[in-house]
Amino acid sequence: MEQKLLLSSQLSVHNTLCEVTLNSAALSWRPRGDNTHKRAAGRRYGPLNAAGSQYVPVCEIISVQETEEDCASTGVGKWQKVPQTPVESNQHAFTVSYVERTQKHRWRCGEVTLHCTDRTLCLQWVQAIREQLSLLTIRPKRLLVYINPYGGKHHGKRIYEQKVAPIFSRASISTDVIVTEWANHARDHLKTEAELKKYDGVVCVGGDGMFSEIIHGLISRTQSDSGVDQNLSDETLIPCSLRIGIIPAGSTDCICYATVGSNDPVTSALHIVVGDSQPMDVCSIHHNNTFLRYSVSLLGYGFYGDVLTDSERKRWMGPARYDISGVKTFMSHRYYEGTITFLPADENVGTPRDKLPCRTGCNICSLPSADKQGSRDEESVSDTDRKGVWQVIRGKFLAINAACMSCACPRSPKGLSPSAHLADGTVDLILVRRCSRFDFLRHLLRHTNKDDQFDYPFVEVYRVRQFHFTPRYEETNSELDLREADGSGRKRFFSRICREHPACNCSLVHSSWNCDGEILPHAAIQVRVHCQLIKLFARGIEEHSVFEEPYPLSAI
Ligand SMILES: Nc1ncnc2c1ncn2[C@@H]1O[C@H](COP(=O)(O)OP(=O)(O)OP(=O)(O)O)[C@@H](O)[C@H]1O
Repeated sequence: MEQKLLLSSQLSVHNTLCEVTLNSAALSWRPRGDNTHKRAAGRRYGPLNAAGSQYVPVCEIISVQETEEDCASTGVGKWQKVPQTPVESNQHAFTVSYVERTQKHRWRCGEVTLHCTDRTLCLQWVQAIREQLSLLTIRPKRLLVYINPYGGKHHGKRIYEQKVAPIFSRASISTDVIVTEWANHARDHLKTEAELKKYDGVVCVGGDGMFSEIIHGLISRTQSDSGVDQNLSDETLIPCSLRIGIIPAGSTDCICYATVGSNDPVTSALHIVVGDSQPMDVCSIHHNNTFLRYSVSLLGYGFYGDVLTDSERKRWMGPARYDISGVKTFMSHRYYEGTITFLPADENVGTPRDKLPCRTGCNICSLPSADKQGSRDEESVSDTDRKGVWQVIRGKFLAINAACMSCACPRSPKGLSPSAHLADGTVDLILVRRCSRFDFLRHLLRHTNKDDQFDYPFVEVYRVRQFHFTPRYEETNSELDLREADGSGRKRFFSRICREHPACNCSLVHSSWNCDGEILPHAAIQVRVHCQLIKLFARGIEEHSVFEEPYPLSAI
C-alpha cells in the first residue's frame, strides 16, 4: 500500500544534494537525478537501499536531534575548509540515529546527518520525525533495571553504564536502576516491593541465572496479584503484562542468544528501544502439588543434571568447570531408570525433526492451536481436546532432556533441539537410552555439526505439552542419605546399586534435574508448558541477511 507523503525537501547528505522524503513507514533519501541502485560510499552496512533510495524504516529510528554545528564540516579542532558551494553552506542540520544491522544478527546504532538551508526547515523535519516516533506506542518509556554486578566476568555495571544507558537516554527512556546486593534480591523485590504499574518493562543485566530470577519474581507477582495459586500444578497461570529485556553480561547468556540471535549488549538494548515483543513459553515444575521452579530453556536429567551437580562443586574453577565436569560425567557413563508419561502436542505444531526452526514471525508460534488454547483459554476447549492421550515410556536413560527452546548458544549454534519453538506451547522431550560410550559421544558431537543428532536408534524425541517423570526408586538422594544414616535402609539401598551397576560400583540411584542451570531438589517431577506466559523485548532470530530487504518497496 502506498504511504501518504508527510514531508519532502532537498537536503544534503554526505555533501550530496538529495531528495529526502518522510512517510509513516520510512525516511528515505536519493541523490538528485540519481536513479541507480547503489549504497553510500564507505558504508558497508548503511541504511537499507531500495531502487536508488537509502531508507530507514520509521520503526527502526532510534531518535532525531538537531545537530549543533559551527560549520558544515565536522572535524573539531582541525583546520576547516571555507564553505564554497551551496551544499557545503547548509549550516543547519539534524541527525537521525537508527538501527543498523551488522554480521551475526548484531545491531548497531547508525547515524545520518541531513543538512538544511534554514533552521525553520530543520526544525520542521525534527518535529515531523518525532511525531512519527511518538505514534509508536509499543516503545517503552520507563524501565526498571536490575544489574547483577557479579554475573560473568563482573562487568555488568560497566556494560550497562557504557553501552546501554547512553542508548536508553538517546531514545528518551527513563530508568530506575537497582544494582543487586545478594542472590535473589531482584526476584524478591519484584515479588513484593516493586511498583510495577510505573513501568513498561523490566530489564536484567546479567546471565541466565539473573533472567531466571526476574521471571520467577514477575510470574509469582502476577499470580499472587490475580489470586492464582502456583502450587497447584493444573492451575491456569496469568500471563505477565510487562516485557522483559535481557542485557547479556553473564557467563551463560543462552536465553539472549536464542531469542535475539547474539549475546551482544548493544543489540539487546536496541531491541528494547524499538519495543520488540517476543512471546515465550514457560514450563512450571511441580513435585506432588508443590511448586518447584519455572524453566524456559533446558530441563535435563542424567547427563546434564550430573554435569551441573559436579560443576557446582568446582565453582572456584570459573567457566572451565563446565568442560571438566562434562568430560568427567561423560567418562562415568551413568544411566538411570525411570518412567516418563507425556501428553503429545497437536500435529499442527510440527515435529522436533521437521527442520523448521523458529524464526522472527514464526508461523507455528502464531497458530491459534489447541495447545495454546489449553493455557490461554481453558474454558473454551473441550476436555478431550485438552487432555489428549497420555503415553508411557519406561527404560534406562543416559539423558532425559526437555528443550523449551532450541537452546542454541555460541558453542552449539543449532542447539539441543534445533526446531524447538519459543512460543508454541510445547517442549521437545529428548530421551537418550542406554548405549555405548562411543555412540553417546557420536550423538553429543552432532550438536556441533549439521548432522541430525536425533538420527540414532537409541534417541527418541517427542513434542509434548506436559510430562511426568518418576525414577524407578522413588526416594530422593537426600531421603536415601537419611535412611543410610539411621541404618534401616542400608541393606536395601546397596543391594539395588549392586544389581543395577555391578561393574562401575556407582553409588547413585538418581540423577538430579538441571533446570536452567539450577539443581532441583526432587527427581520425580510434573512438568507443564504454559504457552506465551511471558514476553521479551526481542523478535526471535531474523532470517534474512543484512543485504536483503525486509520491507516491501511499496511501503516506501
Ligand atoms: N549481588 C549479587 N550477589 C551474589 N549473587 C547474585 C547477586 N545478584 C544476582 N546474583 C545471583 O548470581 C547468579 C548468577 O548470575 P548470572 O546469571 O547473572 O551470571 P552467570 O555468570 O551467567 O551465572 P553462572 O555463574 O550461573 O553461569 C544468579 O543465580 C543470581 O541469582
